[in-house]
Amino acid sequence: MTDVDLFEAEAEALERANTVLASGTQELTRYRAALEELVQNYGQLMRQSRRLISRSDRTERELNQLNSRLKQLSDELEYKARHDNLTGALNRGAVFESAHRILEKSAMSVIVLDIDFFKRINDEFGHPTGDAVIRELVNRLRVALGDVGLIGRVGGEEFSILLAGMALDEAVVLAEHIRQAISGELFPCLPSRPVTSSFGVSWSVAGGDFEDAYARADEALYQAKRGGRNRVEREAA
Ligand SMILES: Nc1nc2c(ncn2[C@@H]2O[C@H](COP(=O)(O)OP(=O)(O)OP(=O)(O)O)[C@@H](O)[C@H]2O)c(=O)[nH]1
Repeated sequence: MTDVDLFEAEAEALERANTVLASGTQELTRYRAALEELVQNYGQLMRQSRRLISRSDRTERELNQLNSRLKQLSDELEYKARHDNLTGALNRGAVFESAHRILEKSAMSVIVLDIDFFKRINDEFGHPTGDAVIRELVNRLRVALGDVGLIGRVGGEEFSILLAGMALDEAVVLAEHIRQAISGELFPCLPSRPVTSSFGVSWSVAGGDFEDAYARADEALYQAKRGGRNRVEREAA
C-alpha cells in the first residue's frame, strides 16, 4: 500500500510560503500570492477537519449503541441459558448450580413437587391447557413464596424450591401452605377440576451433597404419590 499524504496540498502551500519568506523578496505580489494560497488551504483544512470530527462523533455514537445492544443480547442469552422459557423458573442446570452455590455457605431445605395425573390433563384437555396449568402453578408458587426461595422447573411437570438456611420443619409447613394454594382454588384455565400436586421435602447441612438431598426429597415425593397424592411427605428420618 502506498503512503498517501493527506495534507499534500497544504504542505506544498506551506513550503512555498516558507520559500517566499526565506527569499527576503520585497515583491508584494509574491507575498500576496503565497498568503492567498495559505488562506485557501487553511480554510480547506478546517472544513475537512470538521467533517472528520463529526464523522468520528457519529461513529462513536454508533459504536456505543452497538455496545449496549450487544450487552442487552448477552444478558438475554444468559437469562435464556438459565431459565425455562414456559414459566421463567430456573431450569434444571441452574437449579443444580444454585443449590451447589448455596450449600457452599449454608444449610438448605429443598421441596420437590410434581403435578398429579398431569398426563390425564394433557390427554383430556390438550397440550396447550397443560402448558397453561404449568404456568399458573408456577405463578401460585411465586405468590405463595413471596421473596423466599428459588423456584426451578427440573422436569416436565416437576418443580423444585431451594430454601437457603431453612430448617426441615419450616420447609414442610411451607410445602403444606403451597399445596393448599394449588389445590384450594380452581385454575381459571381448567375450571372443571382441581389441580393437585404431591410434595417431598429434605434438608441438607452446609457443605452437604445436593444430589443426595435431591434424591431424598424425590424419594419422599414418591411416598406422597404412593400415599394417595395431593400430600406432603418429608425425608425418612
Ligand atoms: N403440556 C405439557 N405437558 C408436558 C410437558 N412436559 C411434560 N409433559 C407431560 O407430562 C406428563 C407426565 O406424565 P406422567 O409422568 O405419567 O405423570 P402423571 O400423569 O402426572 O402422573 P403422576 O405423576 O403419577 O401423578 C406426560 O404426559 C408429558 O407428556 C410440557 O411442557 N407441557
